[in-house]
Amino acid sequence: MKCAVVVFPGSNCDRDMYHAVKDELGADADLVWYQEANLADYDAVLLPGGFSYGDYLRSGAMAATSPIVEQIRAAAEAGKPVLGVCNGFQILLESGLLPGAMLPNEKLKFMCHTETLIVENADTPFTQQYKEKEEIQIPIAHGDGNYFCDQTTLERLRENKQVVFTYQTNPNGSAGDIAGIVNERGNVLGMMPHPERAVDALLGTDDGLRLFQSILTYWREHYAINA
Ligand SMILES: NC(=O)CC[C@H](N)C(=O)O
Repeated sequence: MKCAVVVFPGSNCDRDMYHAVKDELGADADLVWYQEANLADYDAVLLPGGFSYGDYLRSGAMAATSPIVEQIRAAAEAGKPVLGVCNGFQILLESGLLPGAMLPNEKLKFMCHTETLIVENADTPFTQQYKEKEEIQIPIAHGDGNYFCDQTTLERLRENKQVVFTYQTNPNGSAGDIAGIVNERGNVLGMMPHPERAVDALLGTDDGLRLFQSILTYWREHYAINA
């Protein structure tokens, strides 16, 4: 499995994402500059966290107008796993690949600490290595992590099992305690917490590693010929 870690001006979690998949997971990975990437060459697309375009206008809003988004959309339509973490999630929302929007945290403060998440759906390409309702420890680090959607969308997300992670204790005011959602097809995941910062016990938790292992297992089961 070959992963593209897409780097935008202002990304700052790209190397952590690369380290997680390359060194901890043992998959092939490239850091690809958003203006030069050819995502057709990759099996999975990873959008890392950070402050693309300095969070001007709204977090993720400017990156969402970049031509690379059409390639990300094509990867999603081809059924490839697409993961957006934090600013990557914000870009997926701003580009309409996932429903809803991100507001500033309820307390208007940047928050950076580890949260307990509940795995609400363990039957996605990103979560099959977890158990349903399992509690996992994953760090957050964001100023705009207050997920918003209207009531109809929230009900639809719940009915379709598109809510993948919730916070045990809601840190930012997110609707429905949502920490991460998938698209209807299930192959595009956006989440505010950072699994790439939780891939080794030395970091305080390795609960994020199974998310990447899940992607690899999914890819092997669906796409690999000899794996
Ligand atoms: N770690 C991140 O990706 C930060 C995301 C974002 N720009 C925010 O602070 O809301």
